[in-house]
Amino acid sequence: MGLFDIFKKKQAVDNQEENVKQEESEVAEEFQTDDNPEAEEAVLGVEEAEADDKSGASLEDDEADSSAEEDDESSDDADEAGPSQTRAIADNLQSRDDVQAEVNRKADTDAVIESPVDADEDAKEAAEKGAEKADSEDGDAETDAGEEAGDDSESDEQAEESESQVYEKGLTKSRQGFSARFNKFLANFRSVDEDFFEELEDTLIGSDLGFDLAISISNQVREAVKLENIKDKKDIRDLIIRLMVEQYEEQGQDEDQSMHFAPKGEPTVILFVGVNGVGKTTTVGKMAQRYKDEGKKVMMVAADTFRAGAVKQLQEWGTRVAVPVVAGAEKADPASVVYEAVEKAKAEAADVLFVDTAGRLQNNVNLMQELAKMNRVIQKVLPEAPQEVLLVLDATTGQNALQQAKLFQDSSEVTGLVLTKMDGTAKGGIVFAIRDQLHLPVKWVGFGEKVSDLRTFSAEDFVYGMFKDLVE
Ligand SMILES: Nc1nc2c(ncn2[C@@H]2O[C@H](COP(=O)(O)OP(=O)(O)OP(=O)(O)O)[C@@H](O)[C@H]2O)c(=O)[nH]1
Repeated sequence: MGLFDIFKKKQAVDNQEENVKQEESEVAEEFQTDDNPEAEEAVLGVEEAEADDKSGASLEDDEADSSAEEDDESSDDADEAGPSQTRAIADNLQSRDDVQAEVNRKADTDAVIESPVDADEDAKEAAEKGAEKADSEDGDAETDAGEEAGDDSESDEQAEESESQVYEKGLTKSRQGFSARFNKFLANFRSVDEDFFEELEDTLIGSDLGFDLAISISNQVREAVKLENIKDKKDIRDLIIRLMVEQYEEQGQDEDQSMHFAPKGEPTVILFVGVNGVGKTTTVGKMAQRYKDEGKKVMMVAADTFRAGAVKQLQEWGTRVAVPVVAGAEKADPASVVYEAVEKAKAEAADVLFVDTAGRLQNNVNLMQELAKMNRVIQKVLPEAPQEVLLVLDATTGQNALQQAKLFQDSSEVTGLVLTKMDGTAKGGIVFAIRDQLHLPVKWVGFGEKVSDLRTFSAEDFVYGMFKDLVE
């Protein structure tokens, strides 16, 4: 199933759930409102009658000494409450039954949404995905494919739901930003002419998709509109979103989003690179907690010996997540501190070592030299390391992030991206531009400052979080 089909399916489920919720609250409201005062009065009447009856019964113990008789009496009393009241009670009970029936009907509707056919399809798809993943990683001894694939397939419906919710919440700003631009563009729509395509390109560029991708989408829309003879505004809107999602999916076919690990018994080294303030240290701290929670023995090293506060900041994270931090003297050679940390990680049989590097915006040559030196010293101890070089990008910087990525891509073996501060940006479109221009997998996303705000990247949840309000 394609990404856009998954999108539509998610949307259908969401819409149904929304409808069910609304109907439920309407029914509940109806039930609570005073539209059957006779019934309420009757209930009150019966309650009073029962209370009277009970006190009467205690006075006349001799006459009413069996509970069966008491029951008879109270039902007689209910009859004495008058035929209209009895009818009202029956009505009231009937309306209670109606509510229950309504709730049951909705439960059935929910079950239909996750029909056995769909469930089968999903299971098949998950199995296929797992197989594909295993195939693509076959022969790569350093890849802990089972573990990562297991992470995905393990998630039950509840976990999946909450993951989607995290994305929906985290992408609120981006979704609103994109929707506002896109709806403005559609509001101006009169006919499919050259002005239309110009405005479409402007809208997509303004949403941070980048020039090349905007032109490419616009050209595809031009062809599809002609081919499918689309004129209606809604159809055009759906077409544009569909093409964006399809293009995004197609471009990501060869991207390997999984994290790679060293063979058992050897530490995995994960290097974090990126300019100042993008969120490297924060990401290291969050990820350390995550892997620790998975049962791994984690270690961190502060390789930023230039900025006075940097070491302290990582040490604070170390205390917070209870993970040891290796730190050198101020202004020490970062490579020597990293060497020391790798040796320690090996000696102490750590599973993962996170390397928090300095975030200076340097010229290409310096950067290349420093990272190359760091790699050399790591490989002296662990020839296969580092298993990952994660470039951290601040999503709020939009196209600037893309420029930084190009610089780092030229000067180091970046294996994947971490996009931080997605919660604070209206520029979520950068995810499309990154794939279009860099072909580097986004492996993680940050939706806030809390440890739990770091998530593995899910294209499905991302696409849905971005466009859910735009397609019917
Ligand atoms: N809202 C939000 N803030 C984040 C996120 N990730 C990091 N931050 C914040 O961004 C700021 C900078 O984060 P750092 O981790 O210090 O960045 P750094 O790349 O290590 O910076 P240098 O040490 O200067 O290189 C901090 O205030 C973090 O709390 C995120 O996903 N969302």
